[in-house]
Amino acid sequence: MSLITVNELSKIYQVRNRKKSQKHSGIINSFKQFVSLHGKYQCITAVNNISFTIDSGDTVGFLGPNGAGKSTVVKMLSGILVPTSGSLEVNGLIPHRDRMNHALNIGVVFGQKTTLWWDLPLSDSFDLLQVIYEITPQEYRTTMKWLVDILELEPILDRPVRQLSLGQRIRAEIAAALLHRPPVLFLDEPTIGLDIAVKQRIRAALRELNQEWGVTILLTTHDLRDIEEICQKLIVIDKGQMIYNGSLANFREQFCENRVIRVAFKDLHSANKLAQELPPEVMHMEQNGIWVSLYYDHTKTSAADIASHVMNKYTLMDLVIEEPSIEKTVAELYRGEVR
Ligand SMILES: Nc1ncnc2c1ncn2[C@@H]1O[C@H](COP(=O)(O)OP(=O)(O)OP(=O)(O)O)[C@@H](O)[C@H]1O
Repeated sequence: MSLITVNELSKIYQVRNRKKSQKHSGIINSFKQFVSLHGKYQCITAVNNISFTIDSGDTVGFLGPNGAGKSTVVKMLSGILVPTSGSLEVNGLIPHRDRMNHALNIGVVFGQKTTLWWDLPLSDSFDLLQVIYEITPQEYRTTMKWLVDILELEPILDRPVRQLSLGQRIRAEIAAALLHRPPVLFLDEPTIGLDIAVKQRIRAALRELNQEWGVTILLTTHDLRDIEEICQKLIVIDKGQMIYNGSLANFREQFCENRVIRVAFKDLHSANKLAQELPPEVMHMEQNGIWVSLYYDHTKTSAADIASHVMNKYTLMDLVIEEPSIEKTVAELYRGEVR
């Protein structure tokens, strides 16, 4: 059975139209606008009739260009926003109707906001959350030990949150979101602004949390490496509408036709020679010294065929078959070039 069910969900924001007055400014202008524009609204359809399900233990990447409606969906799933129409259920609860119980079901991490107490040492923030969520002392000790271990929090437990670096704070936020052991974790751009080493630590921790603890993860991000390294499933929305919902493997298979084999030759002469007599199935190549990258369409030939073609003619130092990156295809999808 699905842990999350979203059915024909829509969200329309109503915003006041604001006209610029040439004659007035400041408080007078604001007052005039308040009086004259009362009742004049513009409707923004942020989410338009989307449906999907997420099973327990899934890791789902939630993608879309800026303004696509991702945060709006996450806020509805978190119970912060009420849908305009359609229905949604998380672990048997309707988020906005049963906010208290729903809060026990979910952990939420917004990369750009903090839920921790700024001036308190981190361990005091966790102690407060223990009281708020009514976690028993034994459960709290076990969970804390586990989270401190996975997220490497030991050296920062005594530090006030305001003194933490962004990477340390995000690791602390993830721990805070999971302290009450919810089955679902929503993460909205958790790696924004982080350096590559910190990103990798956070990705490894999230993988471990999913595999060891079975936490279901819904992750929105603009960093496609997050998706490639954490998620098995992918949902892509654009202008509030669903444009892809399926496995990451299927996404690669269906849309990422170009694959690449990288070969290293013994000498530059051989590398240059290959450049002049490419196997016919190779669409294009890039050369960097003795390393040559051969791009091919996997629907027309296989890695084995290209590799044997090259190895029959040359002595190779190394050969690497790479997973296709989804970055190029996702950009094409955003531009409407593939559907
Ligand atoms: N509180 C709000 N009031 C009015 N319009 C809003 C509000 N929040 C979001 N919107 C609009 O709804 C649309 C979807 O915004 P949303 O923040 O959900 O997109 P997003 O996919 O999360 O974008 P990003 O990747 O840039 O964070 C946008 O057009 C945005 O301007």
